[in-house]
Amino acid sequence: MGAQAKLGAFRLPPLPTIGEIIKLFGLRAQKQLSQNFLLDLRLTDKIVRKTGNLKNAHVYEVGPGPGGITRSILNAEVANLLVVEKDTRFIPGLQMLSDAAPGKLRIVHGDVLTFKLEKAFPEHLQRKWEDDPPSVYIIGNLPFSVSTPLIIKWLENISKRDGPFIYGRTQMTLTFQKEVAERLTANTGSKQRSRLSIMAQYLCKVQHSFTIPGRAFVPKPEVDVGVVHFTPLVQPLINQPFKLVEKVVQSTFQFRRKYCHHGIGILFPQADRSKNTEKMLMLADVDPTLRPAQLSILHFKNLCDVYRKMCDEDPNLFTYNFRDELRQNKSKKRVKDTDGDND
Ligand SMILES: C[S@@+](CC[C@H](N)C(=O)[O-])C[C@H]1O[C@@H](n2cnc3c(N)ncnc32)[C@H](O)[C@@H]1O
Repeated sequence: MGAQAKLGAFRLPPLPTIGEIIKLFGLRAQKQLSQNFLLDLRLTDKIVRKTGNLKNAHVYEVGPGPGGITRSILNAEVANLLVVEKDTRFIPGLQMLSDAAPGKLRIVHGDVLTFKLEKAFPEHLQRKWEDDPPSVYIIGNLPFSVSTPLIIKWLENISKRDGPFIYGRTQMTLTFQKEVAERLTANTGSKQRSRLSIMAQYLCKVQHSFTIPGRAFVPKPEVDVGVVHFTPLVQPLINQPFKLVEKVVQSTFQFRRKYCHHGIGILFPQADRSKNTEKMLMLADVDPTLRPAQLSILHFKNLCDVYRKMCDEDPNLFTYNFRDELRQNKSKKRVKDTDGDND
C-alpha cells in the first residue's frame, strides 16, 4: 500500500528551472518592490515541510513570484493551491506550472492586503475553532514591507475568527526579516521582546522554524530571513478586543528602556495621569519598575482587563490619544507665547 501510494505520488513533470524561468520571461527582480527570489528547491521544500503535512490540503500562497515555493507546494500533493501575485510579469511563468499540474493551481492577479480568502475554499473544510486546525494553510515569502502589516491584519482576523480563519485555526508559515522573526517569538525578558511578541503570542503558538541566510536569495538582501510558523490558540491568552490589546501593548512599549509605568501612563489624560496609572498597575498587580520587555503575557492580560474596566467606567477613555493632547498643549503654548510677545 505504502509502495503503491509512492508509485502514484504526484510529482511535477520536468520543467525549466526557476533560474531558466526568470531568464525566459525576463523576470528581473525589481529592487524597489523588494523582490528577492528563492531558487534553491531544497530550501523551498524545507519551508513546505515545516508548514505541515500538506497531502490533500488546500493552500494559499501569497506572492509566488517565479514560483519556487509554488513548485514545492505542488510536489507535496496538495488538493488545491491558490496563489495571489501582484506583479503581472510572473503570471505566464505561473501559468506554465498550472499547465503542468492540471486542476491544482489557481492563479489570481491581485493584492494580498485586500484579497478575500473567505470564499476561496470549499465550505466543507470549515472546522470548529476548538477542533484540530483545518486542512487549510497559508504560505508566503513576501517583501518585508508587506509581511509585517499583513501579520497584524491576520492577527486581528484570528481574534475575530474571520478572514482566512473562518475555516478554523488556519496555520501560516511566513518569512520575515530575521530580527522581526526574533521579535515575534521573543520570550519575557529577552532583548527582542516587543509589541509584536505580545500581539502574536497572545493569539498564536509562534515558532521560529529556521533561518535562511540572505545569500540564498537572488538578488541577495541585506539581511537574513526567518521562517515563522503560526498556529492560532484555541483560547487566546487575553480575552479583550484586539484594538484594546493593541493600544495597551503599544503604549506600554512606547518607552521601552524606561520603567513600564511611563508607557502605561500615556493611556490616561495628563490631568489624572499619575493617579490612574497607579490605580491600573495596582489592580493589575504589576510592579511599576519593571521594564516593558520584562512583562509576561499574564501581566498584559491583567493590564488589559483592568484598562477595559476603566474604559467601561469612563466612555471617553478609550478614544483618548496622548499625541493629540501633546499637540493641543503645544499649540495652546504657541498662542500664549504669541500673546505674550504682543503685550
Ligand atoms: C520576496 S519576493 C518572493 C517571491 C517568491 N515567493 C520566492 O520565494 O522566490 C515577493 C513576491 O511577492 C509579490 N508581492 C509583493 N507585494 C504583494 C502584494 N501586496 N500582493 C501580492 N503579491 C505581492 C512580489 O511581486 C514578489 O513576487
